[in-house]
Amino acid sequence: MQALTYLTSLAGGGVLLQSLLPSEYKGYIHLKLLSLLEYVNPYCFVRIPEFDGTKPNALYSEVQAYMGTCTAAANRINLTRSRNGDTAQQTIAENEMLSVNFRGAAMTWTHHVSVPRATIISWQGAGAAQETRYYNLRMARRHRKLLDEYMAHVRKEGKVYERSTRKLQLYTNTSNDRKGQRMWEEFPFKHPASLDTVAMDPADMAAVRKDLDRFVQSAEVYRKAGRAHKRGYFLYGPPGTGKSSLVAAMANHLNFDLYDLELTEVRTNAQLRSLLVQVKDRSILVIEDIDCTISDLEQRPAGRPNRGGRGEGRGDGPDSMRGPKGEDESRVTLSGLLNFTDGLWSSCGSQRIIVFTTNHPEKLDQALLRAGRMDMKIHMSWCRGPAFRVLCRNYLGDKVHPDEAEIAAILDKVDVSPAELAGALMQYHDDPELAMAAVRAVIKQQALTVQAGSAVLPHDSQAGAKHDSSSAADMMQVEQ
Ligand SMILES: Nc1ncnc2c1ncn2[C@@H]1O[C@H](COP(=O)(O)OP(=O)(O)OP(=O)(O)O)[C@@H](O)[C@H]1O
Ligand SMILES: [Mg+2]
Repeated sequence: MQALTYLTSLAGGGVLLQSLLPSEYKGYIHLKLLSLLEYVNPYCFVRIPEFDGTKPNALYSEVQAYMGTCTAAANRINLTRSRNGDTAQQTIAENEMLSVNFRGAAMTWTHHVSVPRATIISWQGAGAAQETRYYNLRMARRHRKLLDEYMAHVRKEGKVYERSTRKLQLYTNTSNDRKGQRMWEEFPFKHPASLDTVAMDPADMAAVRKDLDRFVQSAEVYRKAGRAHKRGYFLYGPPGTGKSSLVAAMANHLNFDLYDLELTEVRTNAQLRSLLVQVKDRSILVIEDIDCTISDLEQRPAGRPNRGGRGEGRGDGPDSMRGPKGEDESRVTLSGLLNFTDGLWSSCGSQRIIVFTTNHPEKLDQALLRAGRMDMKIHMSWCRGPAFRVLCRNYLGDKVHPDEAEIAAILDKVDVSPAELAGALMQYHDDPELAMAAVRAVIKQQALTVQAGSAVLPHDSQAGAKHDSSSAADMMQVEQ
């Protein structure tokens, strides 16, 4: 060991050596000493720095998460909890060492944090900008062949640990950075919706569930087929039918973060691009009310954030922002958006889901919906019998109320949104009798409204009416 220390000091270039030798020999001797040192050293070392140049090193975060699974072997650990997290995350403390066994090989990790001696005063705080962090893995040279397999194991275990302790985030593009560019702002995502609580046709829900599960399990299939690992969902239907609730339920089901893109807040295709490249893997990007958004973008003068003027305004000038294909880059365009949904950019990252929602699918540019762009189109419709059962279960519990079957039959004839029924059930969730009466009142009100509307409409416009709402209104026995 002493010999090793001696050689190390020599390899580092002792002062004596430095001063005596001509410079052309110094490098040569240094290399020779290093190779001698390597020869006697039984270990190899792998360094995983926090930054790769100026970019964060994703492997560093994965190792950090993996450390949480082996802290039992450490004497000093760090405990952290995110703002909305219920569980604390563990990792080894700075400059702590731990050793784990992998296939009979000892893997020794050290978390190095070095602060420079000369403390630099910066606006971020003393020395903050200069701190270097890295993980160091030491393993016996003879086990070197296990490295790839071990690192794959580290990444996998790290991801599992991170998912088990981390809570979901909701990102929205409403904040600006210092240059006035739109950035994602992060919020804790705590929506309680699940695929079991969203009321919709059971067959449709089963198809959505199967599609989502198959998507996350098919990374290898996508890779072999040469396809980007992404999926597009198009949710359409009247207001209050559960489109946003379904998006939240999808995020919860997959444990994916949600990016709520407010397109009208984005000024240019270039800004859109910079926002979208920041979207992390295993996430859902949702653009709500896509029909309104696109018509807003089309009517917007170049470079303006939106018609209401919520954003900062000034464009960057059509000439400076003209895209490579002569496309007007000074504004966000549908083709700019589609470039991300199925162009080259879409292949950046994996396990990405994009969701568009709309109340008016008929108003949309068909380019958005063409085959292959949106993989699954889901119609969120008025609340029918089976969906009503889900709502009753959500608010009143598993016990089936005697009136449910009759109300379910009526709902097959009257178009009422799940949101309206959910409102009534919520109000009387502790009294099923009152809840059923409130539901009947909502349905009757809806039937009467439709009936009144039909009376003032000419015959032609009634031709498309799907249900006979007047008779439905008569069927309702409402206790006022
Ligand atoms: N299918 C549903 N299942 C369960 N709850 C629902 C459903 N639809 C609506 N709700 C209830 O109504 C509220 C509003 O629904 P949601 O925002 O999901 O509707 P939406 O279709 O997105 O409406 P909009 O088109 O106006 O955006 C939800 O918070 C939820 O309580
Ligand atoms: Mg919505």
